[in-house]
Amino acid sequence: MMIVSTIHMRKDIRERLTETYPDHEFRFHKQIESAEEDLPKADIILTYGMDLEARHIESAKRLKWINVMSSGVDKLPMDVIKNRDILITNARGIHAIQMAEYTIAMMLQAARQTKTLIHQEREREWFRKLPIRELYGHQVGILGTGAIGSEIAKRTDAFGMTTTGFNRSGKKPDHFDAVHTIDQLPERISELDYLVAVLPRTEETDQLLNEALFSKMKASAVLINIGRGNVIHEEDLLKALQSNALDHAILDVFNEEPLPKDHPFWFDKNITVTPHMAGLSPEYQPRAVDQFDYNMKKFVHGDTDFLNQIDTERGY
Ligand SMILES: NC(=O)C1=CN([C@@H]2O[C@H](COP(=O)(O)OP(=O)(O)OC[C@H]3O[C@@H](n4cnc5c(N)ncnc54)[C@H](O)[C@@H]3O)[C@@H](O)[C@H]2O)C=CC1
Ligand SMILES: O=C(O)C(=O)COP(=O)(O)O
Repeated sequence: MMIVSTIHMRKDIRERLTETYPDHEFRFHKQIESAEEDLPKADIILTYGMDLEARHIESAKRLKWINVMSSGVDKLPMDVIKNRDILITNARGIHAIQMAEYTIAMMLQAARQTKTLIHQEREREWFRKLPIRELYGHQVGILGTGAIGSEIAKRTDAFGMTTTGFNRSGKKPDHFDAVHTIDQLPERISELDYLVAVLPRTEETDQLLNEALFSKMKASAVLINIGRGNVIHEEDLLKALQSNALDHAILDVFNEEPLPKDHPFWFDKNITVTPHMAGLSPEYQPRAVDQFDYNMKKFVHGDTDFLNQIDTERGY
């Protein structure tokens, strides 16, 4: 089989793949452009899923499997894929640890006033009366109780926080104190000190967090969005922060990325912007290849119970 990788892969990872599968031909490219000639012969494509267009799928006539080495599959040309018998798997799970560590780091940053302290230190200012808080005993709501949401809950639980999840079914995974269906968020949002959104981009999640909800939040609440930018109504968030409807927003994902240099989010002191990096880690590619290995063994044996198979209708 020919496996075409359109991912800038580390040398050790490339070596690991070729050594593990000597009977299959790997073609390593750094992005899709240089891979175009190989696509008609590709049985499997390894991709981050950001740059694969309908025309690439159409030219890959033999394609049987797209292994997406990120969690979001919202940029895939699903309409073309749906009409073909192509397996799609994603890398759900490989980001969970680093995303959970990011979330805790950001919650602590907000609670311990780290941004202000860094500024004070730069100015050599000795000022102690900062509005310091604890995480302990506070309420955190997590929108999305999947791989990442659950890993966050494990940590907020360890910090002595009350952890409430929101998802589509209301089913409670481990580590959550309670889980509600997402339609209960309007009734519950006023209880939360921290609200963490870790949702996929779907029609249902579009602009889910808007004025109607921001107006119900605690004035001291901190919002963290690490899922997808579409979940937040950006103008409503700016207005809500300007009118002190909530205290701070920490955002890793945006409607437009990179966030344009003149975007108002950069200038609002109550917003912390990070460049879609919550999921980065040196363990990213090794973990992604562990999952590929697991599925590849199934694929060559004709098994069908794959890890992280994407439902093309549902879109995640
Ligand atoms: N900032 C970053 O670097 C990264 C962002 N992500 C984003 O985070 C998302 C979640 O990742 P995982 O936890 O790995 O995915 P997952 O598939 O394990 O979990 C998704 C969760 O969202 C819930 N959900 C889906 N639609 C919903 C709706 N309309 N209302 C309420 N809940 C809903 C599901 O029930 C599930 O609990 C990804 O789809 C991706 O977009 C993922 C990795 C890195
Ligand atoms: O996996 C995802 O959905 C992400 O958002 C992660 O992005 P990255 O692969 O870290 O550039």
